[in-house]
Amino acid sequence: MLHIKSVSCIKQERCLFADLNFSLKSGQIMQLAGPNGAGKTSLLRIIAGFSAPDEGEVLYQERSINKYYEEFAHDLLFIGHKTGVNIQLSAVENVRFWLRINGYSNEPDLYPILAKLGLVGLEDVPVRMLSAGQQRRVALVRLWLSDANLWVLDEPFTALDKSGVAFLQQRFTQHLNNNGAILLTTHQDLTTHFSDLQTITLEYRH
Ligand SMILES: Nc1ncnc2c1ncn2[C@@H]1O[C@H](COP(=O)(O)OP(=O)(O)OP(=O)(O)O)[C@@H](O)[C@H]1O
Repeated sequence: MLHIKSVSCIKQERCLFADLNFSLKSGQIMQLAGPNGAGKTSLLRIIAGFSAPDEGEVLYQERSINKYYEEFAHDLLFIGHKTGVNIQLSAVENVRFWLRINGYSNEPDLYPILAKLGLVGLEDVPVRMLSAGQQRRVALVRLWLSDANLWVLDEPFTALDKSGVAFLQQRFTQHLNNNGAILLTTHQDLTTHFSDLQTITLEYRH
């Protein structure tokens, strides 16, 4: 599904990684590990097509993501370390906005979905009035709505409590069973056993 071919990245004259090669198949989950500043977010941003590698290329379904970005973007769900949630809007307004800009014309009933994520009674208050973990849950609602096959998630467990972490991993299992693929960074170990988990560790290079 996804091929990282000889990818290198230099930031502020420091080579974060060079000649990186790996691939991710349908139904697979991959954890990107490494210390702060190793380059995990930089790599995810390259894979999502938000920045260009200094060398190498990213292929999705055997095609360069740069040449076929529109198709690739349609099949990608990226949730960054910053949640991307507008804190002035409510949870429902945020989700509606996200659905609209991503071209989803049918709006499902959002209240049961938000309820699943523990946001009952908080659906219509501005997100700035929610806790950090609740704000993260609003961002993660996209994982229940998107039909993208490839999920790229930067620190998705940040601020979540134990039940939130477990619930999110249940969702990962469903996605993998539906032949989706997941690439994520996390500083904590996954608590669910994924039979096909791969780990790539980026070392801090000086
Ligand atoms: N836009 C940028 N401009 C210049 N340097 C950057 C930029 N983004 C990141 N860097 C540098 O690249 C290095 C790697 O940052 P990155 O965010 O990819 O690391 P990370 O492994 O995700 O770290 P963390 O675990 O702390 O999230 C850091 O030294 C950072 O200062």
